[in-house]
Amino acid sequence: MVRLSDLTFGYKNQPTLFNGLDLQLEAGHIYGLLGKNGVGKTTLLKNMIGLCYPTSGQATLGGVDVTKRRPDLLSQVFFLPEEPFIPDMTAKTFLKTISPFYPNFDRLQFQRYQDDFEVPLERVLTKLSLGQQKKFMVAFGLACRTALLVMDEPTNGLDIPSKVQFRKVLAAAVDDERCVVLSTHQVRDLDSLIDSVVVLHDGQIKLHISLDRLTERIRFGKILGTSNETLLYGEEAFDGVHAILSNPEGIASRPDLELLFNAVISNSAVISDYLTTEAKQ
Ligand SMILES: Nc1ncnc2c1ncn2[C@@H]1O[C@H](COP(=O)(O)OP(=O)(O)OP(=O)(O)O)[C@@H](O)[C@H]1O
Repeated sequence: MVRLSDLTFGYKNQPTLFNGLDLQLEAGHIYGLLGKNGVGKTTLLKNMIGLCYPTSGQATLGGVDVTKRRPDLLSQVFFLPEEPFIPDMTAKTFLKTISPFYPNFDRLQFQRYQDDFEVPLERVLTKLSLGQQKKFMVAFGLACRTALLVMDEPTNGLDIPSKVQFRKVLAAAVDDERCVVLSTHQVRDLDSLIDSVVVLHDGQIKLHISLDRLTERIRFGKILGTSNETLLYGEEAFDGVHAILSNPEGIASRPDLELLFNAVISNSAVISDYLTTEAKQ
């Protein structure tokens, strides 16, 4: 669905952020785009949806160049920025004004999300708390039922119950027709939600893998289980070494995305090479 081909981009008078970057994302998945502060996650999302134009290379959505900004294409994309623009109008007026731009907008579903998030619809949006504004926009974005849903740091500003609620509604909203991309530097927030992880570092995609494949290839654990396992990365903690190990025996483990992220950004070659080599066998 989303394809970035040989994409190079840098802001005017700034160093190049991406250099010949390739990435392909498909419908039916929730991708977690992970990267350190300032690495370019937001900028990459903007390139994906035609809000930034690549210096060279191409970004396409369903085969169409996104920089053309065709209205029929834009009606299939919803982008929720980290700090969304909140107009000075009631939620009801917002719905009446903005939802017609999204042909698949589902009013009933929106109502259900609103009930879950408990955001009052009669009040002027700018008078709501930041968390309530965010929840309103998340509910709206989900109800638009666009083929591509892109959310930048969606859990920022949400309290703990709302984060749980967010994971619940998003998991239920995704189907085979939709591609969801979430960016975060708070890896643990999206831990149980995403099914594929994309790590952006040093202007390149250092890792792009489904969690199923990841846990087939490597095991997350505290100690070496068998002598066949190799330690790929480890971090000392108060309760022992948290480790990423080779997984020759295919033992299931819960992925620790924070550990994986640290491993990839500290020495991406070890993890990526291992995963790539294994995948080829
Ligand atoms: N409009 C702009 N003009 C010039 N430079 C920009 C602009 N927007 C972002 N940048 C710079 O581009 C780099 C990447 O910014 P970006 O917001 O994409 O990173 P990020 O990974 O999303 O960061 P964070 O996790 O802190 O939100 C930063 O150095 C930032 O200062």
